[in-house]
Amino acid sequence: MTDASKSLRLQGIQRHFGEGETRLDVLTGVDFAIEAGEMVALVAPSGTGKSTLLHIAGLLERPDAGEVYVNGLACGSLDDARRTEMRRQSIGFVYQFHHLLPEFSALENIMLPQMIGGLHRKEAADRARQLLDYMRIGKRATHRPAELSGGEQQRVAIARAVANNPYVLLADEPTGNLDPKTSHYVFDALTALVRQSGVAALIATHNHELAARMDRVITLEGGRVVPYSIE
Ligand SMILES: Nc1ncnc2c1ncn2[C@@H]1O[C@H](COP(=O)(O)OP(=O)(O)OP(=O)(O)O)[C@@H](O)[C@H]1O
Repeated sequence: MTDASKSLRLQGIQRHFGEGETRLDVLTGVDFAIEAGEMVALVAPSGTGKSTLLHIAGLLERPDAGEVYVNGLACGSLDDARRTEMRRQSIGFVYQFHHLLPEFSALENIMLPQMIGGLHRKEAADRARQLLDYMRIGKRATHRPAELSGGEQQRVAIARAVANNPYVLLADEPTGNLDPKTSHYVFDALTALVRQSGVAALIATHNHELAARMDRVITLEGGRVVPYSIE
């Protein structure tokens, strides 16, 4: 397997904002790769470019230079429609605040991306039920987000993110708004899903305890990705 065929690979990524005196070079040459089933923590101070990096890795933004490979496919030359398609099929997102659709049940929230992807209702429901059981919230399937606890909502959001069997999972502070005990519980569920599904996971977090439990920790220094060691 060549490096480029790893589930997620970023090569020579550069991104700046502004021009002239206000120019800010946020990413100056980001290189790294994540293998299938690997969990990598991104720990970096505020303002160093984590969101910019996640947006580029998630094909939400284009870099000024460099290439993003998702499962070996170079995404830079794809047109916007094809990038949207790749995002929907191949990349899952988990945010600090769950962004579940309030008028739909937990089950429906997980079914929707699958049905948009072309799966029939019954198959989508079966997969959603399996994921809810896996996250140990099967009994909450018919509840709407407002009727679920923060930890339960976040587990639904994680299940939704992996529902389409993506190659890549990107998470931005997925346990950021949870108490320590719940955040460990949600993190355990996330870890189990990554291992089971073989998705390549990049998880931005300020929580060093959780970061230390991942396979690898990276940070951003001067716009580049470097290894980070947690004391
Ligand atoms: N669209 C934009 N226009 C101008 N500057 C931007 C834009 N987006 C981000 N920046 C700047 O780029 C830098 C990196 O932003 P980014 O959001 O990636 O940081 P971050 O590490 O995710 O921060 P936080 O942890 O606070 O969310 C910041 O200084 C930010 O102000």
